[in-house]
Amino acid sequence: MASPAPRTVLITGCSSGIGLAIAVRLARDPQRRFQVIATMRDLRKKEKLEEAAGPALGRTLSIQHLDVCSDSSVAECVGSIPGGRVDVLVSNAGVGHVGPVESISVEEMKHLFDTNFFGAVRMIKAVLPDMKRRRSGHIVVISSVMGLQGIVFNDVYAASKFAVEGFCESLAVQLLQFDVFISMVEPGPVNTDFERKLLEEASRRECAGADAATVRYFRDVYLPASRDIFAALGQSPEAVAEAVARVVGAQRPAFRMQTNRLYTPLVALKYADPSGDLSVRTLHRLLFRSGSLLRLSVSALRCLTCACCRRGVTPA
Ligand SMILES: NC(=O)C1=CN([C@@H]2O[C@H](COP(=O)(O)OP(=O)(O)OC[C@H]3O[C@@H](n4cnc5c(N)ncnc54)[C@H](OP(=O)(O)O)[C@@H]3O)[C@@H](O)[C@H]2O)C=CC1
Ligand SMILES: CC1=C(/C=C/C(C)=C/C=C/C(C)=C/C=O)C(C)(C)CCC1
Repeated sequence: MASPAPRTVLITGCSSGIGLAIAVRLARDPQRRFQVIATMRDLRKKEKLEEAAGPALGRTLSIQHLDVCSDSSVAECVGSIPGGRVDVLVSNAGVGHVGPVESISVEEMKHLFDTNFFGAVRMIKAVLPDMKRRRSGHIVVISSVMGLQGIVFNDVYAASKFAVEGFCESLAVQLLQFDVFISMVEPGPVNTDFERKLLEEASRRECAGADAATVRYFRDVYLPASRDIFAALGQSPEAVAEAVARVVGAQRPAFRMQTNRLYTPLVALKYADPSGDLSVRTLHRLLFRSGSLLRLSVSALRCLTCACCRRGVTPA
């Protein structure tokens, strides 16, 4: 039987990290199932993607400009696609933010929401009418474990991902009526430029407006522990891209999918205790009661999913 025509995949934020890895993974798909439109807001950064794409460049991968914060940029990019037909949207573009809320202006918070939440909304609004008309389509949003459970000093970033989760959770029910799927991919820590940008910004920020104790907790307790977590639990962008390829290739794509098995036990705490106290107290103890406990629990988390103790331990 002739293989079906490749599906058009539009991806945002492909200049680095997870977006770049997804674009390459789908464009170099062994079963050649996808025609990838990899977009970025600054085409001067396209070299990294061009190199990683290799022979797929110009064949199953093209690179276009798209800034998810600009309505005209979104309209121009989607409008330039033949027939405006996007079979799969991967809304990946996003920025992080860490620090005491007292030292982050509301303006900065709005800018983060404009990218992380409204950026995804602009993309979904741009592709949804045609998907509904064709009664076919798949919207994949790169959310985060922080769209499920907040993490100290990531208050606004988590809020922007919670907003994405609430938006998609509401939309999913209606879209079933149109045979349009929506999937949220929720990575835990991933080793990309994301963390470096966070740490650079954190070291630049003098935390003006925050009291001395809060700044100490942020700089001397949280930042070192966060580095430990990235080092111990960080996934590769390629591993996330593989998970995205699986969800895009599924007949009946899951609505949610966490990608970092080492991190899922931490999110599970929230579902274990509806009062929320278990999560808050456990995260607090992990961070403030003793760093060694964190390192210990991180190695325990690693152990949960490694072969050495597979016997009888089946993590969530
Ligand atoms: N790294 C992690 O630990 C995790 C990341 N995530 C999410 O994964 C996604 C990708 O992040 P990651 O690859 O790690 O980080 P990177 O910083 O490597 O990539 C972020 C990408 O988003 C792009 N971007 C930012 N703003 C815009 C905009 N206005 N329009 C278009 N593109 C934009 C960046 O472009 P530019 O190069 O121009 O800045 C870059 O290509 C984000 O949504 C993030 O929230 C989720 C869970 C974990
Ligand atoms: C788990 C955990 C911590 C840090 C978690 C981090 C840093 C998660 C980062 C997730 C990311 C980067 C998601 C991006 O979308 C602490 C607070 C250090 C100690 C308590 C346990």
